[in-house]
Amino acid sequence: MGKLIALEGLDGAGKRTLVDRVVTQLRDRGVTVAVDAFPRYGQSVHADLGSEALRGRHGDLADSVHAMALMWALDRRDAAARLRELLESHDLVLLDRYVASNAAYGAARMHEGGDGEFVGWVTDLEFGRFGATPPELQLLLDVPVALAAERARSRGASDATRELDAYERDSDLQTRTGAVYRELASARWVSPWWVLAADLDPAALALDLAEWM
Ligand SMILES: Nc1ncnc2c1ncn2[C@@H]1O[C@H](COP(=O)(O)OP(=O)(O)O)[C@@H](O)[C@H]1O
Ligand SMILES: Cc1cn([C@H]2C[C@H](O)[C@@H](COP(=O)(O)OP(=O)(O)O)O2)c(=O)[nH]c1=O
Repeated sequence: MGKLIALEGLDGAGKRTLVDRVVTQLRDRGVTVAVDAFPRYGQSVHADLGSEALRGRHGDLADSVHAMALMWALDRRDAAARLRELLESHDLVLLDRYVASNAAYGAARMHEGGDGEFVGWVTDLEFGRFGATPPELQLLLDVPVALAAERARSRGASDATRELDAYERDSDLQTRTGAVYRELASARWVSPWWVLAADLDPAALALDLAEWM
């Protein structure tokens, strides 16, 4: 049975880039790694509805913190069986965002902390009611808000499919989300967390992960 690892962080932190680099390094070392990313746009109607709502569609859907979190949670619920299959056939399954994204962004939208009601609601919903597989390790790519925002902005300018959505345009929300992520990490929410710096060397992370396994 493989190990489930989730990479978390702000929009534009560099999660996707880091996943690509670390996976290459791990595969070079002979580790079998499967990669997936949430939201699963184009594969899950719930993910697509959430993304469209963040771009102004579906009336007041995006105004509801709980309705948006439910969309992302239903996406993960639909993916649960496939995730279990991947864990059976790989040493590692590395996810670009998982349940902690829902906890951090939702709590930040509610102006709550990592020990607040919203995080409890997400925990019960996703790990309790929906039976999501808990990650064995969570990685927080802890990049300063301004740097993440700049990266998200320049990516949006060069790629029309990555134009900034409502969460990405809200720098106060990003700041609060970063604070909740750090609280979740220091409280070891669900599993141990490693906090990674912006200038982290992907090869060094791959080495640490190979040793951790
Ligand atoms: N370590 C890095 N140094 C410089 N630019 C980076 C780095 N990591 C990512 N980027 C750039 O920043 C932007 C956002 O990165 P991305 O991996 O898409 O972030 P995320 O998946 O966290 O939203 C991309 O344009 C990417 O090329
Ligand atoms: C997966 C997930 C994402 N989010 C948020 C984080 C992002 O701001 C937003 C969209 O996810 P993101 O991964 O940033 O997608 P995009 O490719 O459109 O940039 O949704 C949650 O609030 N909960 C979740 O469970």
